[in-house]
Amino acid sequence: MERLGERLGERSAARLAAVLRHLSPRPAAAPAPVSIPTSAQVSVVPQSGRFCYTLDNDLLTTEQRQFYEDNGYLLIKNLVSDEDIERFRKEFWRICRREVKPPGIMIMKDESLRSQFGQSENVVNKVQDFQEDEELFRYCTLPEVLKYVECFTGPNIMAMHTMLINKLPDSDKQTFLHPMHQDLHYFPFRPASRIVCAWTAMERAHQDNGCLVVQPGTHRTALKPHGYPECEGKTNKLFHGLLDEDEKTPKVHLVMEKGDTVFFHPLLIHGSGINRTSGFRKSISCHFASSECHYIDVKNTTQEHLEKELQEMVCKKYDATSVELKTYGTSEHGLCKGKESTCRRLREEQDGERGPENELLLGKNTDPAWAGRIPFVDLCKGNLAKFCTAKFSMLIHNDSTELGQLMYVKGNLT
Ligand SMILES: CC(C)CC(=O)SCCNC(=O)CCNC(=O)[C@H](O)C(C)(C)COP(=O)(O)OP(=O)(O)OC[C@H]1O[C@@H](n2cnc3c(N)ncnc32)[C@H](O)[C@@H]1OP(=O)(O)O
Ligand SMILES: O=C(O)CCC(=O)C(=O)O
Repeated sequence: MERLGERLGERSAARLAAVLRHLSPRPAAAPAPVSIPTSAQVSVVPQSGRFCYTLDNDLLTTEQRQFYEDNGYLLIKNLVSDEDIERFRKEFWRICRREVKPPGIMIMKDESLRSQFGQSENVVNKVQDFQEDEELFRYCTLPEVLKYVECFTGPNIMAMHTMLINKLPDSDKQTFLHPMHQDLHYFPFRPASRIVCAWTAMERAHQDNGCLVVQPGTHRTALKPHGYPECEGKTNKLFHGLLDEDEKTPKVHLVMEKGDTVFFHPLLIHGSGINRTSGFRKSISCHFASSECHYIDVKNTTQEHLEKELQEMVCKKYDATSVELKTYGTSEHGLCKGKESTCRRLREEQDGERGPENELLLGKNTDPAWAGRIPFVDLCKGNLAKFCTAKFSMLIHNDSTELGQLMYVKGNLT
């Protein structure tokens, strides 16, 4: 196991070095930069040609491509059907009522209402990581969504992070505020331009109920330092915002009707305000990435403190001194589901057996049930992936394995 880990580790390090060499416009011998290292810098590389952020495709018009290039987002009206949205809504209710408990799902209550007993649409503000919920995950496989995603990621598409946000009527505590941020802060993989979020309004979203607010063009900037914003109310855990807001770039409120879908770049600065109405404001979204993306080490970058915060939380929660797979393996917490199977898989491999995912990785799994799937190993140490993003990756299209392989080899599989 150790040898395999080493071999894969070397391969991944070599590949990462090659990718970084390829991405970096600076010759290797040049002096190191003195600014705060930001992992996104490697991906914010000037590219030649007219379009850097969209790929050649026969779906987007030249105007639509140019709009995304200039602004970092593209709104498509009426993309997801009412019928699908109502099915997602019903599934959200079922999850709130605990009629279904999909493995790995994270149910988040608003901070100001956390002490309230029970779980309902009135207190749950987010359901995250719904990859094991067949009904909600249908969103990530809707052909009408994927055909747009492909224009940004290319044909090999992974669903990296899923959310159903239920913005509650504000309780005067302002905790439903989503501070201005760049999603790349949460993602330990690159390049940024092969990542895109699809965000669909589940009811009309407007300024009064806390629609998305974007700062057009900011996707052309680097990843900025994030942290907890200073505000009067309590903030939701892990809801980081820009430490220095960009005051110069105008903010645009994205008013959207039910079913409208916005695709946006992970460096686009965006957020959402509080919901001043008495109704809920729901949205369903997925961050997709090209399976050719690669993982990065966030050490010494602006993302490192998020990783530390996550690690500290886990260590505290599970009374552990270090974050290891086996720590989570025994937990009942949904968050840890992936880790348990990883543990098992690694143990199997140690014992000389191979789990189906390892077989798949080695190209030896011929079971048709696994056809088109990518091996997924949840990482144990040293990156954000385990909580935010890499808990799940599924190949939706074709069969490239770049991200999967790197996911497999990255991290300390001790
Ligand atoms: C691209 C994308 C990521 C963009 C965005 O969505 S930006 C926002 C990203 N952040 C998130 O999505 C956070 C998602 N939420 C979560 O992961 C979870 O709800 C957690 C915050 C980790 C809490 O998990 P949970 O299982 O409830 O854990 P515990 O009940 O043991 O609590 C652990 C410590 O966290 C605290 N906590 C839990 N929920 C909240 C909250 N809503 N606001 C503020 N603090 C909270 C809780 O009090 C506890 O604190 P301590 O007792 O350790 O001091
Ligand atoms: O839906 C919202 O209110 C905010 C969503 C958001 O900021 C995100 O998906 O990164």
